Amino acid sequence: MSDNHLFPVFFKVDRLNVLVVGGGHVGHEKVSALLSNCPTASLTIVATEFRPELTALVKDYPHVEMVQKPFSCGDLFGKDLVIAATNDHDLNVTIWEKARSCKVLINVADTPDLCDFYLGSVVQKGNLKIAISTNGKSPTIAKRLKQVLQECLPDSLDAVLEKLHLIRNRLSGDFAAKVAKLNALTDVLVEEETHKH
Ligand SMILES: C[C@@]1(CC(=O)O)C2=NC(=C\c3[nH]c(c(CCC(=O)O)c3CC(=O)O)Cc3[nH]c(c(CC(=O)O)c3CCC(=O)O)/C=C3\N/C(=C\2)[C@@H](CCC(=O)O)[C@]3(C)CC(=O)O)/[C@H]1CCC(=O)O
Ligand SMILES: NC(=O)c1ccc[n+]([C@@H]2O[C@H](COP(=O)([O-])OP(=O)(O)OC[C@H]3O[C@@H](n4cnc5c(N)ncnc54)[C@H](O)[C@@H]3O)[C@@H](O)[C@H]2O)c1
Repeated sequence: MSDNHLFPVFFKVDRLNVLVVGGGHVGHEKVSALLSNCPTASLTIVATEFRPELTALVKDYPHVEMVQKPFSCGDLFGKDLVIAATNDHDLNVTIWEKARSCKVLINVADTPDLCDFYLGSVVQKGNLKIAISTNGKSPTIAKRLKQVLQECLPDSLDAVLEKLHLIRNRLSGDFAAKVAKLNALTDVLVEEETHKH
């Protein structure tokens, strides 16, 4: 079995500046993914043409700027993350070269080998978020697994998280004592597993 060496992190995209180049199907998919995770994401979308569903989507988001023009290097200025999603492969490679020279992290939608990061398929239950990667092997399986988990994880999980958060804030004692108490309280969640060993 080959391993997945991607290191997952959760970005605060409302305090990073994200550039998406391309406003077609894929631009729309990536922008939807960003906004469904973070409605206040700070986004700039540069494209020569925008699909109507993308224009309709972003109109309710005040932190999204749409700029209708061909990509130019200056678009990278001040950006932290870039997604190159045009239908022009050579242009996507040029954007990658420029981003690399500016040390801006980039996702090139048509070339996994040029990506510094991949987008994941995301399960959301209130505060709980699970990101899935298939190492780029099958985004369709990532999507299906998301649907399965979204269905089978109970909505009440979020209430459990909120309760544990309250308890966490009320605990006194040193770090080790707090960890021990939180582990004891949640032991029931893995009880069967614990008893097996
Ligand atoms: C998870 C998700 C997140 C998101 O995009 O939000 C995502 N792709 C999704 C869907 C999807 N993408 C594609 C199909 C059609 C079926 C197929 O081709 O397989 C479907 C399925 C559908 O739409 O039903 C086509 C496709 N995708 C990539 C290429 C290029 C290539 O592989 O060369 C091509 C071929 C283009 C072509 O042939 O022209 C590449 C990538 N897609 C990734 C993520 C990264 C790897 C994630 C991982 O590790 O699994 C990676 C590497 C880079 C990136 O894009 O970040 C999202 C799930 C949405 C959800 O959760 O509902
Ligand atoms: N990673 C993924 O999830 C994924 C999924 C499907 C397809 N793809 C790949 O993504 C690419 C884009 O596909 P699409 O369906 O969105 O294409 P599309 O034709 O729907 O959209 C292309 C977009 O690129 C813009 N564009 C073209 N030249 C430009 C320029 N010089 N400056 C700025 N914008 C420019 C167009 O205006 C348009 O908005 C394809 O190469 C496809 O193979 C990736």
